[in-house]
Amino acid sequence: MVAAISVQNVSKLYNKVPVVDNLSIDIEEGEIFGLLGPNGAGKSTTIRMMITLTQPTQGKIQVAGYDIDKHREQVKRNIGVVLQQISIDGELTVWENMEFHGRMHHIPSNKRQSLIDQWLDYMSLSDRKDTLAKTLSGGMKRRLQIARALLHQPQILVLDEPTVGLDPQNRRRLWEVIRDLNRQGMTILLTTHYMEEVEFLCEDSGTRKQGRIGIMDNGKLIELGTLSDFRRKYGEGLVIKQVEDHLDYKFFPTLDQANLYLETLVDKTGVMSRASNLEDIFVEMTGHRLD
Ligand SMILES: Nc1ncnc2c1ncn2[C@@H]1O[C@H](COP(=O)(O)OP(=O)(O)OP(=O)(O)O)[C@@H](O)[C@H]1O
Repeated sequence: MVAAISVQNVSKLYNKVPVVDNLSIDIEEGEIFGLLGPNGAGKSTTIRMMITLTQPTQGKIQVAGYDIDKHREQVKRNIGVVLQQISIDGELTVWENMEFHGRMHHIPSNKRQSLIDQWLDYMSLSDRKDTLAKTLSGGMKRRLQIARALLHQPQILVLDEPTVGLDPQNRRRLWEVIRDLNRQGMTILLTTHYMEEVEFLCEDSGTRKQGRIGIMDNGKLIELGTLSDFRRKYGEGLVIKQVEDHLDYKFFPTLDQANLYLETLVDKTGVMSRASNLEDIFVEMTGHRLD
């Protein structure tokens, strides 16, 4: 099966410094994939290379089987993109923003009108058709960006930090949209520095496969797998001990084993056990917190 996105030994150097360093990832068709890492890890640069906005210094990237160097148009046709910066035209109405994108992609008029209606409805923006985009709330602007990215019916949706700057309610709403699109079969790649975002989006929802998480730090992919894989590898149980001004983390294969260990301690002051989460595992992998 052709990978939806295939990144093979890709590096990007700025001023001779690698900001993406020999990265290889295959994102499968229909998969939801979260690229997690701190600011400056190289996530946006990776996305920018995939969507042909910047060229890799070395390595090979294919999107829907098309090489990003040789087949830029096919790559653009197969991929919908929501960049971190709000990129809609504030002086145009919601409808005009959609119309402009549809024309850029040469979607015939009849089909264009019905697709605009369909996606504005899906994103709950139908009643805002004639509103100037600059007057929309942050959450609405983001939904418009997504509606626009989906208009040319791409197979793959790429979102760079989709919920930055959104309040918890709007963030949750976008997560539901992203999960629903994935349930309908769309391949989703998103970057984020929010642990809870990948935990929510890449969890096993019952109706679709658990998504994978790639952890990036200093331009390198340092871990790749599902949250269950990580918890199995690093430990599902944790004992945390306050030592002077910092916390000591000790991982155990299961929570039961962590609890048993806690029981054996004579002095339990400042010690607790609990199930490990992605944040604990991230700190264990990288030696530092995400924020
Ligand atoms: N055009 C550029 N010229 C020089 N350096 C750049 C350029 N673009 C990015 N960088 C540097 O590359 C590194 C990775 O940046 P990148 O934006 O890819 O990280 P990120 O993980 O997406 O973080 P953020 O979420 O903050 O964007 C940073 O140190 C950044 O300063």
